[in-house]
Amino acid sequence: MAPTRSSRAIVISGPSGAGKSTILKRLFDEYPDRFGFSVSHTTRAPRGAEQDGVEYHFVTKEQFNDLVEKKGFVEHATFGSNSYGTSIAAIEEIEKKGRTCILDIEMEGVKQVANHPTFPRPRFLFLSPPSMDILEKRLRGRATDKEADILKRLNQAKVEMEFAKSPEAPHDKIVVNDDLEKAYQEAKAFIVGEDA
Ligand SMILES: Nc1ncnc2c1ncn2[C@@H]1O[C@H](COP(=O)(O)OP(=O)(O)OP(=O)(O)O)[C@@H](O)[C@H]1O
Repeated sequence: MAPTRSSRAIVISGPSGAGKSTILKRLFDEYPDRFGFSVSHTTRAPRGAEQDGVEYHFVTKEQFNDLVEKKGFVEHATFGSNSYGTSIAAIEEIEKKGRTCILDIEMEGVKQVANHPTFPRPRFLFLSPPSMDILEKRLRGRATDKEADILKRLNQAKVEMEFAKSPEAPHDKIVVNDDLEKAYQEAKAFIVGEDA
């Protein structure tokens, strides 16, 4: 039987604090069998009870670089001495289960995915805060970050917002997360489409 819905991956991006996790949590709760997150690769060592293939695919730097060379990552980045990446194979794992893969990634990753030479273009959703003032209030209200982190996130948010307005941005849809219910319904309509 032909699949009744598109399994094309969905990329959700937007500044830290825009509400991506909040909206995705609701979506996964409403559609428990429909979506999945891919398991990323990392060169960092497992922590505590972390298991290979569950939290991450734990690989050596050589294995990681090999996959980079083969264009096996749709996006990858290095933070400090550790590299992280989303592989095409990991996305396909989700698709094999008949689920749509959701990628929650930051701006540089979005650019890489959009410019990947072989990966089929996913659909891009950008979640925007209503204003920088409100974003700042939400980041402070979340109370998970230190002051220095909040300032870093706000600075990066300006860069992300500028990018979203630029012609280079690949976004197919921008949802402004002012009223959460409204933003959720708009994001859902884009992600789930006509089957909503
Ligand atoms: N529409 C909204 N109105 C008020 N508060 C909101 C709204 N949407 C999200 N929030 C709150 O804003 C904070 C940031 O949201 P969330 O953690 O989902 O952002 P995020 O985009 O996933 O951030 P990060 O990229 O850092 O993970 C949370 O405390 C959340 O409860």
